[in-house]
Amino acid sequence: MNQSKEQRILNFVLQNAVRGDPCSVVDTIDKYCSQKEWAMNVGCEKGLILDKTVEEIKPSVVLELGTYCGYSAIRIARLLKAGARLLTVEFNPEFAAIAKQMIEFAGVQDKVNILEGPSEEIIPQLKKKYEVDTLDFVFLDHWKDRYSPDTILLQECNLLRKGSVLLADNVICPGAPEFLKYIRNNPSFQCTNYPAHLEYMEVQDAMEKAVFLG
Ligand SMILES: O=C(NC/C=C/[C@H]1O[C@@H](n2cnc3cncnc32)[C@H](O)[C@@H]1O)c1cc([N+](=O)[O-])cc(O)c1O
Ligand SMILES: [Mg+2]
Repeated sequence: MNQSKEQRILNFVLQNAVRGDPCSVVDTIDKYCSQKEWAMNVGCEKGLILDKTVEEIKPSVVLELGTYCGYSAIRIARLLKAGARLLTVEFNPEFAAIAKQMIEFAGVQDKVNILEGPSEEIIPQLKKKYEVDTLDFVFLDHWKDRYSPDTILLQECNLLRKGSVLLADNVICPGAPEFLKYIRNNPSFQCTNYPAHLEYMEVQDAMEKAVFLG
């Protein structure tokens, strides 16, 4: 059975990155995906916007929706302060297994908890099962038509507090029009758009930051 693209990305990291060095894992994934096989990692340009957002917030509790191979989980976790934690949700077991190995190789496993399952089932479990009070930062990078229903679900589950920050990838390409319409017309959110390029491509994309006003 021939390997998946995600398995090839992991193998390339295991053979070329430095174990325990998250930056080298991130750079090695970017090298593979820009030179050999495109993959839907947030990438280095939008990754810098993600980094700056995390450094600005200094979050204690982060939720990521859509782990995929773990690229953005590693980017986020490497910047977290001692004791801070990232919960990342992934429903594809193959991708979750790849991400687990990627995160462990990068040496950030103590800060990351991969929650396997669909976001609409996991989000309502965060308080009781995962001992979350409220979320300081949420990175949305899963199926684009899930962005607005899951943002509504986060509010219904009282997981956002005044100042909680959402950052959504791909609001231009592939696009999340329903999410943009919802979040930009909602007086409870203060939105900022960050134009960028689609990962590894010369195509326009953007990220949207939305601060919950309570
Ligand atoms: O489609 C994109 N992302 C969807 C990401 C999907 C990832 O999140 C998981 N997932 C989805 N709903 C889920 C619900 N619950 C849990 N995991 C979930 C999927 O198993 C996958 O690992 C995308 C596409 C392009 N592109 O150029 O085509 C570029 C990007 O940057 C992208 O992020
Ligand atoms: Mg994305």
